[in-house]
Amino acid sequence: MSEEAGNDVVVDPVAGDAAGIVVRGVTRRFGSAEALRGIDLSAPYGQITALVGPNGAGKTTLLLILATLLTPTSGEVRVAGLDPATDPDGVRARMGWMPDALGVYEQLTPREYLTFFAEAYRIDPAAVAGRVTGLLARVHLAEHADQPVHVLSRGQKQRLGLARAMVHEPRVLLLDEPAAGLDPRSRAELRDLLRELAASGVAVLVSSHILSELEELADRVVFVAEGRTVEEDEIAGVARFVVSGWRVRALDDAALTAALTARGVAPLATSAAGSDLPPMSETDAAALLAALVGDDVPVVAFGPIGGQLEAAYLALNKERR
Ligand SMILES: Nc1ncnc2c1ncn2[C@@H]1O[C@H](COP(=O)(O)OP(=O)(O)OP(=O)(O)O)[C@@H](O)[C@H]1O
Repeated sequence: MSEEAGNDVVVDPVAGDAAGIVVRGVTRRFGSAEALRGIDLSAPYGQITALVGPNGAGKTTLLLILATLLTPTSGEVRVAGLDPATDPDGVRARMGWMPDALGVYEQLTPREYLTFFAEAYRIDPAAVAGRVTGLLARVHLAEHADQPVHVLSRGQKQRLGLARAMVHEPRVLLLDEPAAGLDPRSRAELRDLLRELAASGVAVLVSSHILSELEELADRVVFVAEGRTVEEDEIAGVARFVVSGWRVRALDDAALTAALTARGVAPLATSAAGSDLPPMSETDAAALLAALVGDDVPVVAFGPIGGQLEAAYLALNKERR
């Protein structure tokens, strides 16, 4: 992508070669502590990129840098084509930030709260009321629009935080643990909303510890540990990390056991969730599933234990020990 220091670099999301976020070799020290030691990542427009790593890996530090709230010690950062260190106002106009805790003015209502932020972003006054009403509906808070924020549940506050991050229609959206505190239905709604935003061309970067959810949500994943990028991949690419085995469940346990025994596959454990089989390649797993179905075993579920993203996470952490 072309970069001209201090200028509003025009990047064309439709061209597909420009990323909403580009981070190269970023470090950040706090005194003698090195929170970031060399982070590389890119988050393309139109896609959801997951930022995954253990506690203390540096995710929040990185998000704060992208959100213009911290400067890196060294390295290169571009958000919507701009450098957050030299053009924080330009970045803020194009970037929405949802921190892990909603700092709210508790006495305001959601409508007042969003109106306040819309005005702070200098949205055309004639458009503010309509924009706010539309956002409240989009995050399913219309019926709570005029109650004080302090009576909202944690999940409702999360959704208000997301609406705040979207109030100026940013092209880049940063979310730190957005699903924390959300019930399953709210998580599914959040997922749909983020997919819609990505489909409209927004570059979404989301950090979360809920790997099963990221697996369904994200297109790409960046693993970080100890302040460094350890892996950057398409979600489909993490399948190669499957290490913790496969779980199969059938309506007829006896038929499943007989078919597995006949094929020399011994379950490691069996529970109500299914039979846990040893690690095997995706090709071997596909062949085993086809064989079980061919044996008329009524299989209702077959997949990697804990999900592929979790397996990749555990494998990458094991490699580091
Ligand atoms: N202001 C600070 N002063 C000193 N050290 C800091 C500061 N902020 C972060 N750190 C250190 O930097 C490292 C990375 O912290 P960070 O909060 O970015 O990790 P994280 O990946 O977000 O962790 P978690 O998953 O637990 O939220 C940690 O070792 C942390 O102690």
